[in-house]
Amino acid sequence: MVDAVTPPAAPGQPSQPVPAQPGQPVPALRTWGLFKRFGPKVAVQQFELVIPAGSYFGIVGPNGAGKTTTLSMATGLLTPDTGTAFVHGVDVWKDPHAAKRQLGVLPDGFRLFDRLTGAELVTYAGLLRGMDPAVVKQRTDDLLQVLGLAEEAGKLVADYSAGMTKKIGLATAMVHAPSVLVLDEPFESVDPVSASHIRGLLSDFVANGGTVVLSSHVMELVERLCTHVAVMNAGALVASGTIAEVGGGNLEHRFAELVGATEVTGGLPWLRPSHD
Ligand SMILES: Nc1ncnc2c1ncn2[C@@H]1O[C@H](COP(=O)(O)OP(=O)(O)OP(=O)(O)O)[C@@H](O)[C@H]1O
Repeated sequence: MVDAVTPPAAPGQPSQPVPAQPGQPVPALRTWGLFKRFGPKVAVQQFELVIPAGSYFGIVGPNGAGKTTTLSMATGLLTPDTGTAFVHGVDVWKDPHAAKRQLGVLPDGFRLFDRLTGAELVTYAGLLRGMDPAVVKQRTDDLLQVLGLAEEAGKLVADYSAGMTKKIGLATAMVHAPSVLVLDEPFESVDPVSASHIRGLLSDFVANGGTVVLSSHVMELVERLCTHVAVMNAGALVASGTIAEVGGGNLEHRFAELVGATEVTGGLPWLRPSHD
């Protein structure tokens, strides 16, 4: 079920990318031989994935599986040791400007310019993309409204809550209307009403030809929203395909099987309330 887009290669050695076949659709995002080591720790190894255009693609994996490292390398935020990624056929590392024009990215734990207000930050993101100031103003207003941040537009991002920070990050990723949105845990810390609005925005985006790639720990959400899913474990891709192909009707159960989760049965004998 793993997408075999390249021949296998030794760890750390990139295989050769297979040229696009004539008549085959160009994927929205394709990673090729991504490999990253932090000191002795191999965080991502030989990561090969094809994300079809127009898909709603979930990436799941246990803590430390390498999701953030992979998405960072695939979007031009973290230099891979080897390998690269292509956005609609454009090499992210060889032609970053062209690739990034098509990308909207919500990184995990990335520092925003938090001495700006929410409205200023989204405006700044739009102007940085060379957009018309009047269009930026209109889109900033729209995004702040739909994300429930209109009343907080004039507040410094440094003073935002975790959920508000996530939402303003989303707004900066969307303001230039990219064709591929790559979102690292977009629903984390977000309240249910805002989450519902974000789901609406993303579904509408995909229905109109956009591609969403998101990482999440919530299997039920991935199963409900996404068309495709990839499962990572210990830096490697262990399965990828449609939700039905990978999940077989119960993604959470399948996930536990794929990552070799062991069942935890008991508690800790010392974890008891003290009564003194
Ligand atoms: N800057 C760094 N320096 C050293 N090790 C790192 C660094 N970034 C990530 N790692 C390590 O690489 C591995 C993969 O981390 P990564 O953040 O990509 O995982 P993840 O799947 O996104 O985890 P989570 O679900 O907990 O967010 C982990 O073992 C992590 O400790």
